[in-house]
Amino acid sequence: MSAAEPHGTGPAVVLVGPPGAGKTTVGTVLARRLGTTLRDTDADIEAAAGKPIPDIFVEDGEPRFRELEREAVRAALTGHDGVVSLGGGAVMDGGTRALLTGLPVVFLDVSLADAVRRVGLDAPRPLLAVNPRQQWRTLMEQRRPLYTEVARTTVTTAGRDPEEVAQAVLDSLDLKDA
Ligand SMILES: Nc1ncnc2c1ncn2[C@@H]1O[C@H](COP(=O)(O)OP(=O)(O)OP(=O)(O)O)[C@@H](O)[C@H]1O
Ligand SMILES: O=C(O)C1=C[C@@H](O)[C@@H](O)[C@H](O)C1
Ligand SMILES: [Mg+2]
Repeated sequence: MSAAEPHGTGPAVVLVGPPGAGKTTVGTVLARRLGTTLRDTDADIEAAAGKPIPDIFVEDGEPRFRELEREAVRAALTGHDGVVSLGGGAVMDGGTRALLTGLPVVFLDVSLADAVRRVGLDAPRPLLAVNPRQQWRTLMEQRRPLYTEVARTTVTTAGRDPEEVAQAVLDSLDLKDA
C-alpha cells in the first residue's frame, strides 16, 4: 500500500492515547514521512470555541466539551486525509468511538511512569487538577479498554524515540513513506 494512496478516502492514520503518549510529536513525524499534514482535534476545538480547553471545562463543563469534541472529530475525519490526532479523552464518548469504526486507528500505548515523566504533573489539564497522579492512574485504567476497542493496532512507545514510534506505526498499518 502506498503512503500517498488514501487521498480523498479518509485519514491515513488516526492516533489515540493518553496525554503524553506522543500523539502530537509522533503525529508530526508521521505527517512529514507521509507527505501530509497533522490535524489535532484539541486545536480545532480551541479554534472553534475561541478559548482554551481548560476554560471550556470550567465554563461549559466536560459533557459540553465532549460534544464539541465529537463534532471536531467528525469534521477532522471527513475533512482531512492525512494524520489526525485525537484528545486523550475522546474515546470516553460513545458517539466519538462510533465515528472511528473501520478507520486506521493506532493506540499509542504509554506507561503511567513515562506519561508522567513526559508531561509532568502540573500541566494545565482540567481532569488532573486534584491529586494528579491518582487521577492519571484512574483515567488510564478506565480508558485502556476503550483505546484498545477503537484501535486497529497498538504501538508501544516505551524505549522508543518518536522516529522509532512513527516507524512502528507505519509498519503496524503496512504503510510506507511517501
Ligand atoms: N517516544 C517518546 N520518547 C520520549 N519522549 C517523547 C516521546 N513521544 C513524545 N515525547 C515527549 O513527551 C511530551 C509529550 O508528547 P506529546 O505532546 O506529543 O504527547 P500527546 O500525546 O500529544 O499529549 P496531549 O494529549 O497532551 O496532547 C513531549 O515533550 C514530547 O517531546
Ligand atoms: O484526557 C483528557 O480527557 C483530555 C485530554 C486532552 O487532550 C484534552 O482533550 C482535554 O484536556 C481532555
Ligand atoms: Mg497532543
